[in-house]
Amino acid sequence: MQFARINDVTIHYQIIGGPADKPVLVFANSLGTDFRIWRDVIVRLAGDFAIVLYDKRGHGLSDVGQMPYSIEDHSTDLAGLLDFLSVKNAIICGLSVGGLIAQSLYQRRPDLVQALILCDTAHKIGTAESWNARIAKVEADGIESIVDSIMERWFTPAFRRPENIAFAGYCNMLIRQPVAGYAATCAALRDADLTEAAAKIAVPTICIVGDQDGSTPPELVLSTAKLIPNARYEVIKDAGHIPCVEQPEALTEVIRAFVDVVLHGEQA
Ligand SMILES: O=C(O)CC1=CCC(=O)O1
Repeated sequence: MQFARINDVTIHYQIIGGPADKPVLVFANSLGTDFRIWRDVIVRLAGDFAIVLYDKRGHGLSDVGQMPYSIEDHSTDLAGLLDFLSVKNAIICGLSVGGLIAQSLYQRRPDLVQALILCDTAHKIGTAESWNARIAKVEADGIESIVDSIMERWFTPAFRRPENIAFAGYCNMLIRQPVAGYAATCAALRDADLTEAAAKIAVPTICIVGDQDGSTPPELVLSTAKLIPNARYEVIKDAGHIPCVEQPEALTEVIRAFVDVVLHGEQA
């Protein structure tokens, strides 16, 4: 296991493959998850890339740290981690709040970002009312009290079968996040609006969404893609909000094709 002290927070991260001569792919995960959600994607990419995974503050094995949080706090952590690792000019793949962190990282530290893979995310996610209601619920009754409604957003009915052991595992992952870190990240989501910043993105960008995403549905992700100059847009079939878990093969193909164009240009 690898840990770094970044902005007074212990951050859990992992590097797979040396950053020496390979393009660097950085993965930022979503609310209520840790970096294990990327496993089935990275096993398909490892070898061709240096891969950086990390648990954002308040999640996984990283510290909760000082509250409140903003999206800028999260992106400052990611910038600090990449500086610590001497990574520059990476391809940043962010899922949901991880996609907001990726956009914010580009806004604040464009030297760190070669391209953006924005997965099931948007320039703005949810409303103040919906985030405040969620914060109040988890602070009063724990994350268990929202697990069923969140799973309906994360996964399709086909994945949510009771006999699917992976479904049970991802329920555990959500429930085991610290309430304080979860609620603070909900507040950061509530306060984040990257609409103006999206129009200024000037690196290759792809927006990807599961066709049954219940949190950032295809129409929302498409509206973000339309804000970002020259952004591509792809839909993953038979996936909810977390295609890296539900459709890792299809998602990896889209990522690989996009990264090929970023690194080598359009094929004739
Ligand atoms: O929990 C959800 O509703 C899904 C989600 C929204 C932002 C994020 O990171 O995950």
